[in-house]
Amino acid sequence: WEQEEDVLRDLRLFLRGVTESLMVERRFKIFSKPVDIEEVPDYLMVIKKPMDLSTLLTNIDEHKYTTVGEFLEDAELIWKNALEYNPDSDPLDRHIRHRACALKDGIQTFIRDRLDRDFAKLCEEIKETR
Ligand SMILES: CC(=O)c1nc(NC(=O)[C@H]2CNCCN2)sc1-c1cc(O)cc(O)c1
Repeated sequence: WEQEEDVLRDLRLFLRGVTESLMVERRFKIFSKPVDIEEVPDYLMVIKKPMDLSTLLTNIDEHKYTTVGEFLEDAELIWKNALEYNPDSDPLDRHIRHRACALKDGIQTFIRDRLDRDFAKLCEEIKETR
């Protein structure tokens, strides 16, 4: 019914808010677009499910997410992939791991501070009925 579509529209606005607040940060530039396979040719051999901030936005626009939890499953791939692909003591690996951890904390703090728990519950209930 109409009210459900209103709730899901508000969810999309909230999720775009999270994603865009991260995309504007220079230190997250490497997470803003799909990994460039020319730059890292072995990437797809290591990382099974690539993800990036622009793909999150596309998924939001395509109504892929009915709950914040579904969004977080994809958002977490961005920093988990970066930690997995950059395990070495190599200075570049460390640099990217620090940014991956900053991204993880940024997402979790934004959601903790801005997401209304009752609204999140409402989205979960809509998901159950679909
Ligand atoms: C996003 C990511 O996880 C990423 N990791 C990299 N790691 C390395 O190159 C490490 C791997 N260990 C050995 C030493 N090199 S490069 C890279 C990347 C950075 C960009 O600016 C754009 C892009 O498409 C990919």
